[in-house]
Amino acid sequence: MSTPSDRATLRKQLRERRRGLPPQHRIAAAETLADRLLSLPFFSRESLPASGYVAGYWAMDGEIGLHAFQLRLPAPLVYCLPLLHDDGSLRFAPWRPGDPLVTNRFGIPEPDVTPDGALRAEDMAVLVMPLVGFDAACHRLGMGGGWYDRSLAFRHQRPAPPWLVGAAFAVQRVDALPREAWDVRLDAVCCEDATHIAEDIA
Ligand SMILES: Nc1nc2c(c(=O)[nH]1)N(C=O)[C@@H](CNc1ccc(C(=O)N[C@@H](CCC(=O)O)C(=O)O)cc1)CN2
Ligand SMILES: Nc1ncnc2c1ncn2[C@@H]1O[C@H](COP(=O)(O)OP(=O)(O)OP(=O)(O)O)[C@@H](O)[C@H]1O
Repeated sequence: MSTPSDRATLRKQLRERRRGLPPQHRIAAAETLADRLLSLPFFSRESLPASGYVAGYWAMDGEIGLHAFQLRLPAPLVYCLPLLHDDGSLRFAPWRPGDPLVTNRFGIPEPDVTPDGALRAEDMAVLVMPLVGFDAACHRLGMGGGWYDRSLAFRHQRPAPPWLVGAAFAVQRVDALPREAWDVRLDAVCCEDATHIAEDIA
């Protein structure tokens, strides 16, 4: 258990740290991140369907970029961006550079499609998600809206797929995150200097 203020204080500190990284570090880190993500066992031939949807995100607030990853994703895999549904869950839609975008309530660009007709988290083969903080056991601290936790709650009952992967800078790592019952643990976290795989699937 944790008090709300633990999480709020940690969020503030880690978001400042994330925004404070210099541009040259961000560019190099995003390249290395792409290599690490694509080397995960979840992207091997045995773990993935011949084709499949892969959720990414549109980086904001100093988050590590996924451009290099999107560009290098093998052709049968379809890159998707999240969109906010009024029911409080995230939906996903394929997006390629040039496709129309709209801005959501947080100022984040999302594909210009109706959320009702979009894909669900359950339809993804792999979800790569942004995070504010993580620990080596693959626990995730997000922006605090609960969007990913609500959308991924089915993973409390069911194993992968979808495989859940956090993307972060190394400075976002903490020793141990305060935890809540609804937190969905990730299968892996990749950052520029390490790949962390959850103990039970390593
Ligand atoms: N790039 C990216 N996309 C994402 C997320 C994310 O963390 N990063 N999300 C992950 O869940 C979802 C959106 N959730 C969000 C939750 C809070 C805030 C946020 O900026 N809150 C502001 C103030 C709120 C406001 O402007 O109304 C803040 O805390 O400063 C943004 C996104 C879906 N898309
Ligand atoms: N499965 C769920 N069902 C209902 N409410 C949930 C669920 N998961 C999380 N929430 C709600 O979402 C709120 C925010 O959760 P939390 O602080 O863990 O967000 P977060 O994981 O940091 O954010 P995000 O996933 O948007 O990046 C909590 O107050 C919680 O009540």
